Amino acid sequence: MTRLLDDLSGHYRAIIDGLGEDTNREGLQDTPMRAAKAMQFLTHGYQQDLGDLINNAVFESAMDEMVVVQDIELYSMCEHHILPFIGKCHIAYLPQGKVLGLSKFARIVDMYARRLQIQENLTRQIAEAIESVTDAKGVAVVIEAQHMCMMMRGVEKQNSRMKTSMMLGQFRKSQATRTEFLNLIGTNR
Ligand SMILES: Nc1nc2c(ncn2[C@@H]2O[C@H](COP(=O)(O)OP(=O)(O)OP(=O)(O)O)[C@@H](O)[C@H]2O)c(=O)[nH]1
Ligand SMILES: [Zn+2]
Repeated sequence: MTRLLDDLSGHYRAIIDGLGEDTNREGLQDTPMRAAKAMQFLTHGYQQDLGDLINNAVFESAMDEMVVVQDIELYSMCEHHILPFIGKCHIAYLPQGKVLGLSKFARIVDMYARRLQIQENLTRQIAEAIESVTDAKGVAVVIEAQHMCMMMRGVEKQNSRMKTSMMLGQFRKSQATRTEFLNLIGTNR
């Protein structure tokens, strides 16, 4: 870990130097290591393991109706520009005998968001992880996000949002199930 931080810090020093800045001026002296720590935090999902994260928080339950967890904040980094994309994640599943601890949905979102990502793959990975730990009859994930690479540079569009969805099992098979979910989260406008 320390080795990784030292390496990253050296790379940031080279970047700052490459920008024509003076890496020794007071305000920038500690910046390479700060930036390295920040980047390490923003990508800490690579160090996480799904099993450890769930920590056996899967509980027996006779509940077999739709469970929805809405508006989970999401911060990720786009793999094309290494700039943030920020938004919300909505998750639903249809349990069959097992329910997942509530906080674990947010932990799963973070585990995959805290990596270099594209929104489509992130959406799929979250859905597949929830399916694998719950054996649910169906899982649905919707992400709405704004990409800094579209806002701060490039096309510089401030109001566009990308919406992605991944429907597994019953959500994919049944239009009614999908519609119920989209109505519940209010994106079926
Ligand atoms: N589908 C998808 N595209 C993304 C995501 N994040 C960034 N991109 C896009 O990745 C593409 C990279 O295109 P390139 O032409 O190689 O890069 P670029 O010259 O920087 O592109 P511009 O952003 O158009 O200036 C751009 O269209 C980005 O908008 C994402 O999560 N999903
Ligand atoms: Zn980008």
